[in-house]
Amino acid sequence: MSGDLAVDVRGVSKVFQDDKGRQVQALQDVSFQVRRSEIVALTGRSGCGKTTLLRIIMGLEQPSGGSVTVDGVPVQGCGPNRGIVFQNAELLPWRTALGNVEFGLEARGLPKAERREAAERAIELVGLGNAANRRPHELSGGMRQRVGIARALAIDPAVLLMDEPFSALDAQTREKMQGELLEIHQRTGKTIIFVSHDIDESVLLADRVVTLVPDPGRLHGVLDTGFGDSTDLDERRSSAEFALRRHELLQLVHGREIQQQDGVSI
Ligand SMILES: Nc1ncnc2c1ncn2[C@@H]1O[C@H](COP(=O)(O)OP(=O)(O)OP(=O)(O)O)[C@@H](O)[C@H]1O
Repeated sequence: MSGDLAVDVRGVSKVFQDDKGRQVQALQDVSFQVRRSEIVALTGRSGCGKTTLLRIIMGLEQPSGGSVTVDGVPVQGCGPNRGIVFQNAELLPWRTALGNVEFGLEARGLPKAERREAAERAIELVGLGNAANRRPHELSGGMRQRVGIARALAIDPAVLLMDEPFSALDAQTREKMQGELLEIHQRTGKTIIFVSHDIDESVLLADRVVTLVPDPGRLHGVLDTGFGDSTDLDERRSSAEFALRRHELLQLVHGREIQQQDGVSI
């Protein structure tokens, strides 16, 4: 995988101290790799360390042990090669959709004209060209989340990180956004790592699903979904692979072992 390697998570551990001074081992010796242009889901039961792991890859949290490299460069804090989308976009209410995307670029010291151009490109990419001048209160939940995605993409990161990006949306909007994410991926070829506790979403969208189990949070298995090039979600959902992978992922999430078709035990 080496030439092709985008993210290398190696032996990552994280110990937090809770309010009473007790140590909580959120992650223990987690290792996996992500290829360039791959979509990888991090899933598992509540408290297994999904968000902590994503925050460590982003550089928002320091690991207690181990390391993360992105394109061969060790992660030491946030950097422009990674963009992140949270569950709620947390937009500045006084700025327009376009203004919010531009805001993410201001810290990078780009000249105003370049900022505007990059923000417009990102807003078009997420299909919000017609709503660029609306303020957050004039946008639906799905549109606000699209602004959050545009804000992360505007800096043209190598890796897009997403923490439960669609879980606050109603079912229909979520489905639409899932399809749009695959379209954005096709158009940009970005490497995407997203956290989801939703088994169906993980299987539908990801090329591979990294499964964690809790107490302490550790890697249990990595499932290949194997949908190939089909990006049609309805087609994926009604395929025999989907039913099989969904079943396998449920087993993994519950800490059981499975055997994939190629005979590999995970
Ligand atoms: N800042 C913190 N201080 C202390 N403990 C923390 C902190 N952040 C996370 N933890 C603990 O680390 C463990 C992993 O938390 P994390 O939020 O990463 O799990 P998760 O899999 O994302 O959970 P969920 O699906 O419920 O969001 C949990 O036991 C949590 O209580």
